[in-house]
Amino acid sequence: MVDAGSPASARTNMPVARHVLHVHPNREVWTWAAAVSIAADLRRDLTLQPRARLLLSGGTTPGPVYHALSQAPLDWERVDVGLVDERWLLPDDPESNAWLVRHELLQDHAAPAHFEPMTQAGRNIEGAVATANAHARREATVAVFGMGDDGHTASLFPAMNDFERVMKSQRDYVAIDASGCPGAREWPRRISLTPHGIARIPHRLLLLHGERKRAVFEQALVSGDLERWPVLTTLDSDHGTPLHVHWYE
Ligand SMILES: O=C(O)[C@H](O)[C@@H](O)[C@H](O)[C@H](O)COP(=O)(O)O
Repeated sequence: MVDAGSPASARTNMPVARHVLHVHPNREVWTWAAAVSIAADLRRDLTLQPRARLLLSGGTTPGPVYHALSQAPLDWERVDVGLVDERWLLPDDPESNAWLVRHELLQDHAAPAHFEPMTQAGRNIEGAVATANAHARREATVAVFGMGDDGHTASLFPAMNDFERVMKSQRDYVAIDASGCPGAREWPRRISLTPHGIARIPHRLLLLHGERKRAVFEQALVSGDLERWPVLTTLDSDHGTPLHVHWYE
């Protein structure tokens, strides 16, 4: 699918797709299609360079994909796994994104992967952000995003405090104060990739499930208003690569 307001490619004058929508008939096909696509990106990078880097989101949607990916026969010892965002919770908290990644992905074949949780006992939020930015010096291969019904992605929420500063930041990760944003639920303190950090990632997947989310995403595309729909940040890439949206009903 090529969306309307796409920039034209200089060479061909054809519109460059900013996203490709993959519609899957059911959860099983969606799960395996997304897992196979991520594994292929990692495998390609592992043939070209010593290590590959995978960034993952939390939430209720991606668990089955992470579980399927854990069964991919890759050289996982050469894969670094980081987070797109994290709630200000320790990794052993079942509500943390680190907990989800550990329990769904870092099992079976993927157990030897090197995981970089963002939070650690005794580390303050500035220290955690600095460590995340140090890890981000190495470009990620592929990242998995989710989207809330309010149009947030990662921990970029509409109407959050310091929205302008976060959106214009030239750092990959920043601390987030999403107090008053219902989408942040009971965890307003967070760490998130910025739009700058997102644009550096060549392969980006957005995992969506259900009619409601598809409608929200389409509303965001039509509106084009990044402030109202931060999920639109996943469309932008320094590499000129489209966002791959995987959806099932
Ligand atoms: O920490 C988080 O909350 C997530 O990383 C967040 O960005 C998530 O991807 C969306 O909120 C979608 O969540 P659901 O999959 O639960 O709808």
